[in-house]
Amino acid sequence: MKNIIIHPHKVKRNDREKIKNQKGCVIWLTGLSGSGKSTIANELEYELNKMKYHTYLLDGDNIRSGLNSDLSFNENDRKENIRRISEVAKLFVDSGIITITAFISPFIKDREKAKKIIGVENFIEVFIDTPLEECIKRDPKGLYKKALDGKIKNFTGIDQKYEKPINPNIHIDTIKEDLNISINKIINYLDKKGYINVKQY
Ligand SMILES: Nc1ncnc2c1ncn2[C@@H]1O[C@H](COP(=O)(O)OS(=O)(=O)O)[C@@H](OP(=O)(O)O)[C@H]1O
Ligand SMILES: Nc1ncnc2c1ncn2[C@@H]1O[C@H](COP(=O)(O)OP(=O)(O)O)[C@@H](O)[C@H]1O
Repeated sequence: MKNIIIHPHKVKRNDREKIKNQKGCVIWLTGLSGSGKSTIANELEYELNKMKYHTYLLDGDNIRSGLNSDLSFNENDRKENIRRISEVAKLFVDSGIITITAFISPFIKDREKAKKIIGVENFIEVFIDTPLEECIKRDPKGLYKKALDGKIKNFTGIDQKYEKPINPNIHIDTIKEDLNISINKIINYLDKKGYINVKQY
């Protein structure tokens, strides 16, 4: 970057984390529309907040209606969507926040790039594994019906692909597990890896 000189800040990530009693990280939820990303992300943030951890949830509502309102759902725009979200999430990590992202993020190469931008040590990939047939059955926003009727183009799982994570840090099966089990699984992972310390509460 020509003529861009990064100014060293006196207050570092570690200083911000120390007063928050936690480590910044990104809990990256990926899965089909209707798989349960928003439901799980909301409940997870609620539980962490109750435990007095500092969190922020990035999802479609606050990103696709604001920062990324210029982007569509073709492959290139989804790539740019994920790139910008990753850069924002990286700043949240630097501020020491436990950041939860809830985006379909359907392509492996875009999620790999997200991991690279955010840093592998800060990135927790969570696969919300719900079969397409179940998502179509749930259809919480009526979007699958529209896509199957040909009224929405490039819909993930219908006429655009979803590439499953090969080796996610956490695998959540929303058919076999209820919401509480899924939340506990993620909280236990954060605790085990030292992002939070459940014992102190
Ligand atoms: N064509 C198409 N395909 C998939 N989803 C669509 C589409 N058009 C609109 N929507 C709505 O947008 C939400 C997905 O946005 P994301 O930013 O998560 O998508 S992506 O990560 O860029 O693939 C998605 O939200 P979720 O249902 O919560 O996943 C939909 O509500
Ligand atoms: N175990 C589960 N975990 C999460 N959601 C579930 C589960 N079982 C059923 N659901 C339902 O599935 C739907 C998922 O919708 P949503 O969270 O909006 O998905 P997404 O954000 O991935 O589009 C909700 O209506 C939710 O109540």
